[in-house]
Amino acid sequence: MRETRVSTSTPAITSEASLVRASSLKSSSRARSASEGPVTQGSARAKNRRPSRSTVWRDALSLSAMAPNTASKGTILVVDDDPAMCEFLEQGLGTFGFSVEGLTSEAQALERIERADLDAVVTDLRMRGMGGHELCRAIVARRPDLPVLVLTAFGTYETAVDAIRVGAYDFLSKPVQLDTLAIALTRATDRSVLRREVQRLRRSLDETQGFGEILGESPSMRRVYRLLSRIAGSDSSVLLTGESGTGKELVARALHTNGSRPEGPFVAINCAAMPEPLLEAELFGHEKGAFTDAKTGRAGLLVLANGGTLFLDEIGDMPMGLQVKLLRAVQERTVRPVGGRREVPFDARIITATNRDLEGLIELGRFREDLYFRVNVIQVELPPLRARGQDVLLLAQAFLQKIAGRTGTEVTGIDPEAASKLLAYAWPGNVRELQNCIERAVALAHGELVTVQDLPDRIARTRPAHQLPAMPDDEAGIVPLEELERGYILRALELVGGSRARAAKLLGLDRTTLWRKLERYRLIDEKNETKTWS
Ligand SMILES: Nc1ncnc2c1ncn2[C@@H]1O[C@H](COP(=O)(O)OP(=O)(O)OP(=O)(O)O)[C@@H](O)[C@H]1O
Repeated sequence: MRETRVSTSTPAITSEASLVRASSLKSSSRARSASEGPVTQGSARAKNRRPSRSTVWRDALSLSAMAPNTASKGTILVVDDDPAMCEFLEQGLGTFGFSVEGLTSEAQALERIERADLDAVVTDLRMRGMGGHELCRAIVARRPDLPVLVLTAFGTYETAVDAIRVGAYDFLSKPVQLDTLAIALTRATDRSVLRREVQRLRRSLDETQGFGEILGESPSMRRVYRLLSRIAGSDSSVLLTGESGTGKELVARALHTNGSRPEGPFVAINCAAMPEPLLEAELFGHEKGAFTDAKTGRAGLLVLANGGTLFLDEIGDMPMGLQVKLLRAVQERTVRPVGGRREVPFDARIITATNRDLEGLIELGRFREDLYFRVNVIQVELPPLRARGQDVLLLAQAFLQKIAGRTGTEVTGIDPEAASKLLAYAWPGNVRELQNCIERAVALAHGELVTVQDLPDRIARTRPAHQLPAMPDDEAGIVPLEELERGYILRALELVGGSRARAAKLLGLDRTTLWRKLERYRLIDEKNETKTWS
């Protein structure tokens, strides 16, 4: 049998003020009907005073002058058919740092406990409805995680045993001191507050610390994880953008496995990798005899992805003719196989990816705007590796461990000089390039650590990226605005891998203006290519 705790040692700290407040509280709510439902804090201002059945012990409850008023220690539901008592406990326990909600009916209490945000219940034993015992039994049956403290003016051994028997966490006999009740509640709520905090932290970790097998902790990747967590469960089409090697396919797979159709197939195709007729047959399928080699009919990938995800990589390279057909298929959710007349329904989530500037391609008439809007319901932009700060080293170390484990070499890490080169390099090939670089370095390394000698020349030669001048402290530090602008434009170009369209967007300029500035600052060479840092 569980230990029965009756009002314990804390001495009553009864101040005159608290008694005045207690009696004014009870008189205010006396004027309200007992069936009024939630009693809200701060409504106790009525002047009429009439004694209630709980006057005797309520007056013994005192507001401790020492009550800590800290952040919420938990949310408590108080159930008492005397509204004055509810209000008194709301205010009194509030000063101990609890958020308290009072209800005067057991039925309302049973509804309220269905919501997850409660940490404990305090209930009176004798009430007009089902009574505290039955309420306690019902709460324990529905929410076994929720501790129930029973208060009663009839504090005999038998009533205490009965309360514990129906699952009460604790039993306090009236008159009870507020301090004692607060201590009992702190004990009761500690576990559930802790559990909820763990759940909250776990949720925020899921949102910020990673998604599937994607590694990275930089703010730019955390933003990506937050977005991915929000969209994974929906079936909306997603367009993944970002430079080559930034992890678009990895993200597509993670969206699939964390989405609503993880059991279904994940079907990927690179739209840039094959000639138009072949791509058409792959995507839409073909009937027997549709072309010379078509000895049998074959279902297309859109249909093969049924119940799962179709990942169309390099969508920006899809020929215009196929774009029309794809648009129709995505709109109608049916495909017509090559050489066939019948429409075959399909049901797959469409994820597309590109490292090209689709809006620029639309302007050039090489990508259909209507298809763009169809596939770009949600856009996820993957940042280039050079914009992910220390993620470079985190990824490098993860790749190193994986490769060393696979090849059985003794390499365990990267020395500081090599690490600083990895951080300074601009990684135009992004994570894929880093992966290759580490694989090579592990193969070449002599000792336990990768050194600069194990890095490719282009990386070993890298000097730390140019820094813009800090805010000057005196006149001498002021530089001409044009110099600043030139440096800033170059830095933007460096961060987006030389893409003028993306740099213009970042700088809030239209492309023509950026072009003019590049010319003015002589940042265009003879081949009309943007110069990088010299
Ligand atoms: N954040 C990451 N964490 C771990 N591995 C990553 C990450 N990003 C990319 N990779 C790895 O880098 C390689 C390249 O990634 P992926 O093929 O997904 O890039 P991509 O953007 O689709 O490239 P492309 O545009 O050239 O098709 C893969 O081996 C992938 O597993």
